[in-house]
Amino acid sequence: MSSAYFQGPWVPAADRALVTGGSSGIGRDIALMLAGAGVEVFVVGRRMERLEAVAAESDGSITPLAADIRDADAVDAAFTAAEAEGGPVPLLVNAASGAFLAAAEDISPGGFAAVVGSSLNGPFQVLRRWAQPLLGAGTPGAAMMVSSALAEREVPGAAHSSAAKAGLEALIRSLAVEWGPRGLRINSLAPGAFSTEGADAGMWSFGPVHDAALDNIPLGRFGASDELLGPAAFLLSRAAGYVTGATVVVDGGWHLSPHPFGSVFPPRG
Ligand SMILES: CCCCC/C=C/C(=O)SCCNC(=O)CCNC(=O)[C@H](O)C(C)(C)COP(=O)(O)OP(=O)(O)OC[C@H]1O[C@@H](n2cnc3c(N)ncnc32)[C@H](O)[C@@H]1OP(=O)(O)O
Ligand SMILES: NC(=O)C1=CN([C@@H]2O[C@H](COP(=O)(O)OP(=O)(O)OC[C@H]3O[C@@H](n4cnc5c(N)ncnc54)[C@H](OP(=O)(O)O)[C@@H]3O)[C@@H](O)[C@H]2O)C=CC1
Repeated sequence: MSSAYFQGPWVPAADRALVTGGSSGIGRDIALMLAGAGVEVFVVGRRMERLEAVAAESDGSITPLAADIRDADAVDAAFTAAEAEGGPVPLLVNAASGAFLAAAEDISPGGFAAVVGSSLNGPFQVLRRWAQPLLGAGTPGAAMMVSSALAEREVPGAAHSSAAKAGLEALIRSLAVEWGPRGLRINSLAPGAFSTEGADAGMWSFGPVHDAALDNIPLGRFGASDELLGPAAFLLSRAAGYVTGATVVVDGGWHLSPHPFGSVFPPRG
């Protein structure tokens, strides 16, 4: 991934980063972008072999660390390993999250907990563990949590994910207020529809879901991965030094769409 995303004032805000969800899709692209800009990157996910594959794409600057972000002990172990040589890690990206599409009445307690666990509870444990040593040392840092356009644009089948991502955005605003005075910036990036391995498998490969999404996107198309990287680079750069508690929505306008029935309108008159 090119370091061209980081130029001029858009230099990374620090030289070490931990990226959860760094083995696939959006997290992988961001991890490779940071590594390409000279940042030492730790990638976290549940499956080690997939993390190792991403690490192998770098020049040795990406280190794989396996953990399920819903497991606070595993999150602690991953940060402890990342901090072993260079101390607290100043940059955090949380892209890890999981969701499936299901009618609300069919989401079991376990299914709701699995999605909220990976999209809200787990990200809080990641943020808390990331911040503790930085706050203790008085070292500045910046976190970018990957949210979703679903935080403010509800769609059928995603009640658990919408609720969790809306909670995540509320959480980052609270933490921005609590930790800002102590040198930490916390923002979120909210993607709309992007073709990735996980999202394609879970939703976009189903024709009616794909077409309903397209109907609701004012720009009329899915996003390309490099259209997320620029906004991500900004939030993780010195250029964003006065930005905290913000959500940058990158969704082709989906969150504005007023079309609950797709593009079908009643006839005039
Ligand atoms: C505007 C933008 C729209 C697009 C929004 C996109 C959002 C995204 O998040 S895209 C990223 C997609 N990537 C992934 O989702 C990959 C990771 N996914 C997962 O890990 C799983 O989907 C997970 C969230 C369910 C978590 O996995 P895990 O904990 O391993 O899950 P289990 O198999 O143990 O199941 C737990 C629980 O959930 C129920 N369940 C799982 N899948 C479904 C399903 N398709 N439908 C209904 N219920 C499901 C499963 O039955 C378990 O429940 P209980 O049996 O009651 O315990
Ligand atoms: N693609 C899209 O259209 C959209 C995506 N998003 C958000 O973007 C982010 C990335 O999604 P995307 O790249 O599409 O998805 P992918 O499924 O392609 O990637 C998900 C990554 O997260 C890891 N992961 C998932 N659950 C956990 C967990 N519990 N603990 C640790 N790691 C985990 C996966 O690795 P492993 O499975 O090995 O753990 C993988 O590296 C998510 O937060 C998602 O909600 C939001 C809106 C739209």
